[in-house]
Amino acid sequence: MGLNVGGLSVGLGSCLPSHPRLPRFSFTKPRQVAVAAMSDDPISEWILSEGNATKITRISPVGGGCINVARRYDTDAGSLFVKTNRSIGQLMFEAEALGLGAMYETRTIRVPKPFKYGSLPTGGSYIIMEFIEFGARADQSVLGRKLAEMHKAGKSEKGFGFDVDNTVGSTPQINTWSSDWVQFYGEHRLGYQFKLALDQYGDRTIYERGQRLIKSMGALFENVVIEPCLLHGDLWSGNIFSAKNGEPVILDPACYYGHSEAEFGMSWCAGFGGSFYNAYFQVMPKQPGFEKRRDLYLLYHYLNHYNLFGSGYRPSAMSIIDDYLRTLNA
Ligand SMILES: Nc1ncnc2c1ncn2[C@@H]1O[C@H](COP(=O)(O)OP(=O)(O)OP(=O)(O)O)[C@@H](O)[C@H]1O
Repeated sequence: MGLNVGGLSVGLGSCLPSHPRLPRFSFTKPRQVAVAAMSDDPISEWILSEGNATKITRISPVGGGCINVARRYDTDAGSLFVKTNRSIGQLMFEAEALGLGAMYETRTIRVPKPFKYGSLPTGGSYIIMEFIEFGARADQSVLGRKLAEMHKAGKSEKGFGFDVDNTVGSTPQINTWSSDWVQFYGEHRLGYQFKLALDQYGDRTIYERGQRLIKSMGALFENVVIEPCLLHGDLWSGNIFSAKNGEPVILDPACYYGHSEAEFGMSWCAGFGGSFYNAYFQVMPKQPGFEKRRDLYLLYHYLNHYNLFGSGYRPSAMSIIDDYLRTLNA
């Protein structure tokens, strides 16, 4: 059927053996390797073998996403959630599976367990994961506590980064490992977005002021020890659900190991309230200088929105940069 890598199956047609960035985090040791010709329908084939079902009783569309086609597969062994994309190779779903898998393994906040990803024979790719029935909105304080528990449990021995690059929205997110957070955030987060704005809009002003900010932002991190911790990476209300029993569920991640505070970079689209932050900080105490770094982490996502959706987001990004340049005398 394919590779079973630490419980996560990788579909045939995957370029894993020669993959230059073979994931090394939790799914490092192939436990079983079998070889077969690529099936016409690798999704059903997996469900009816490794998925332990003997029949698929219903396939129904699931709405809500923009990038991929989502379906629910009901089987005699339970329900599965399947996303396909006819035009994108399997690397996107590989990154999603590894991110979900890393969060799942912390056994803290609920995320769907990823089962398999791979290529489709007609082009494109798919991912199969646990289907979760959603219910009413999650309690904010439980969300805050569970998220903090994930940050606390999700440690990295390799520093800041992730085993694969991924995407935030559809923008590439580079996750090359680094031992220095300020360097990582400056180069792979802010610097990447400044360069994108220069390349696609010719925005030399934001690029040049951005370079000045990157050079001077180290002062915002004085007297804090930054530990790499597992981040969802794109935590906004569209990726936060709750299961039928009320427990919060987070989906559609852009995971990497980074500074915990960077998780709040999408807070302007997340509706986190006081009870969320109080519960979060009881588990992950607020670090000195949190408030003065808050906008720095919003900036990455404002820049990403500017690059993805256009100039409406530029003023928010620009005013954060200018404020920092003023306060940092840069
Ligand atoms: N594991 C799951 N079980 C049940 N329903 C799910 C699951 N994952 C996602 N969904 C539902 O399917 C919808 C689409 O999923 P998702 O947001 O991952 O799609 P996408 O197209 O990859 O992402 P995007 O929102 O970035 O376009 C979600 O809004 C949610 O309602």
